[in-house]
Amino acid sequence: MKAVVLSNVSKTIKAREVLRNINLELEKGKIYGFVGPNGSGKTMLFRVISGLVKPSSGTVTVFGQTLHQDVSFPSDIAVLLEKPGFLEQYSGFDNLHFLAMIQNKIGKREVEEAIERVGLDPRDKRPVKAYSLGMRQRLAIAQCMMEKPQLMLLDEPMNGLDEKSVDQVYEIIREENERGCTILLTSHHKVDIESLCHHVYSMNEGVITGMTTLRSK
Ligand SMILES: Nc1ncnc2c1ncn2[C@@H]1O[C@H](COP(=O)(O)OP(=O)(O)OP(=O)(O)O)[C@@H](O)[C@H]1O
Repeated sequence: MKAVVLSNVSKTIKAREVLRNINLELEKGKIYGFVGPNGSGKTMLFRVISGLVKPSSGTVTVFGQTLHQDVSFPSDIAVLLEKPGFLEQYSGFDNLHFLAMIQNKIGKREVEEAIERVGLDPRDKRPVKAYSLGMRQRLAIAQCMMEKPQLMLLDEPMNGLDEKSVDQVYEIIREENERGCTILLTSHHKVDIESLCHHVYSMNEGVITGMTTLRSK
């Protein structure tokens, strides 16, 4: 079974086709990069795969389940989109613990471990509104991996991170992939894509214009 299959997916917003006839078959356990200029449709593609946006035509299947048909949202998926939203007046731990309690899949210890893994302190009582952009981004990455999903969609995960944090996030992405997680990521930095991805898709004006294989293992 493939991780993600898109068949003839198009999305029209206000009479503009922002995704045009996308066909994709993504294997389980690989890291895929998506590159392209601003506005080429990378974020929209991730929204469609995560079930947040319904395509105007075509089908999206994640781990064998067709979205908006078999299920509303894919299961076992974590998504990092631009500008992660948190409860601003609560601490990082409280935010993630709250989300974990809703899902009821993991406990306090796993939340603490995820926060430590991204280099934040689970005992830090400061509210998220006092966090820097990089701290927010790290918290969002902790949120993505805390429930050990089978598929992660990371839109610009290195956004706002300093050099040391970028290395930490590279390491986390590689470790998550080694435990079998399929990862899709976008980045405007060639080095991120080249360091991490097995395959890279190029997008332009809502179309996939090419695919390059960087490594097979
Ligand atoms: N809610 C919306 N309403 C109207 N147009 C939208 C909406 N969301 C996205 N678009 C348009 O869809 C196109 C694709 O946008 P998208 O955010 O997917 O690009 P991107 O490749 O992620 O760009 P970037 O590199 O800047 O993140 C753009 O032309 C954008 O203006």
